Amino acid sequence: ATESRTNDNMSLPDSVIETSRPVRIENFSNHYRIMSADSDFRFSEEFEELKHVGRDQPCTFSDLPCNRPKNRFTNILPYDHSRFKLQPVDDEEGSDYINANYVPGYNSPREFLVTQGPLHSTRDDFWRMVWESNSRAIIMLTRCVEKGREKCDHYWPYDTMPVYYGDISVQILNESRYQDWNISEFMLCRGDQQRVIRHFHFTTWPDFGVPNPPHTLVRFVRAFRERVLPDQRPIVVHCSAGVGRSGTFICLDRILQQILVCDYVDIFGIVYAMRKERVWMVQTEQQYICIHQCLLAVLEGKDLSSPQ
Ligand SMILES: CCc1ccc(NS(=O)(=O)O)cc1
Repeated sequence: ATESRTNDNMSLPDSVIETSRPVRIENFSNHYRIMSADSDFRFSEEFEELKHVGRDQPCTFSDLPCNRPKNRFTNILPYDHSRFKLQPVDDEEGSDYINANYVPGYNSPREFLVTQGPLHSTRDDFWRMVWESNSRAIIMLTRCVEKGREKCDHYWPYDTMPVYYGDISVQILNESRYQDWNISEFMLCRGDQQRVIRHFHFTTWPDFGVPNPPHTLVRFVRAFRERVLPDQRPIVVHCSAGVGRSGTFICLDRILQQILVCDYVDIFGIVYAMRKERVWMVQTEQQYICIHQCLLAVLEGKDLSSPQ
C-alpha cells in the first residue's frame, strides 16, 4: 500500500521538504508498519539520512587546551553557535565553557539546555549553568554508574545536609521514589538568593539502549510535564554524553504535546532540528524506532497505565 504523508508542504522550498517528513496521525500505524517491514529497513534508511546533519559546524571552544579536560567524551563536543556560555570569571580563559547546548522544544527554540553528565571536576560549572540559565528543572536519564563504569558524577548531596558546589549551596528538600524514576526538590542558594528546582531522575534506561517497555518513557515524560508547565525558563536535560537518551526524551516530549493540536507528526524533522544544535541527538536507530513505538502506544491507548 502506498503511504500518505501530509502533502500540504508541497508549496515549501525543496530545502525545507528535505528537512522534514511529516506523517498524518491517522496514518501513523500504517506508516510504522511500512517503515518496520523487512527488519526495519526503511527506519534504517531514514535514520541514516540524519547521519551528517549539523556536523559541518565548528566546535572551536571545546577544543581549547583549557577546555579539553571538561569534556567527558572527546567526540561529543558542543557546537559554538548554540553552546551555553557561563558568566566569565575574571579573565580566566575557558571560564565561560561547559559542554552544553540549547536545543529547541515544542514550546520555544531554546527550551532545553542539553549537557553531558557532569564530571567531578565540572560539577561546580554544572550548578553555575543551572543557576545562570535560570533553569527550574533538571532531567537526568542515566545512573551514575552502569555496568561498573562511571556515567555521571553524583553531583547532588547524598543526604539532606546542604552542600556547596562552588558558591552555590544545594540542599535536598524532599524525594519521591517510583519504580523507574525518582523526583526530588532541591533548594539552591547563591548569595542572598534562594530558588527551588525539581530533579527528575529516570533510573532504568540502559546506555545505548531503550526503556523497556517503551511506554515507561511516555509515563516519565507525563510525570515530568504534569509538574513542570511550559514557561520561558530552560530545562536542563542530561544523560552521560548528553546526546542519545537526552535527544530521545526531548523528541518524545515534543510529539506528545504536538499531537494535542496537530494532525501530523514529524519525528524526522524534530531530530533533524535537534542535530543542528547538538551532535548525535537520538544516537541509535533503536532509540529512533523507540520514539515511534512510544507514539504508537499512545495513539493505540496502550500507555494509559496509572499516572505516577
Ligand atoms: C561514545 C560517547 C557516548 C557515550 C554514551 C552515549 N549515550 S548517552 O548520550 O545516552 O549518554 C553516547 C555517546
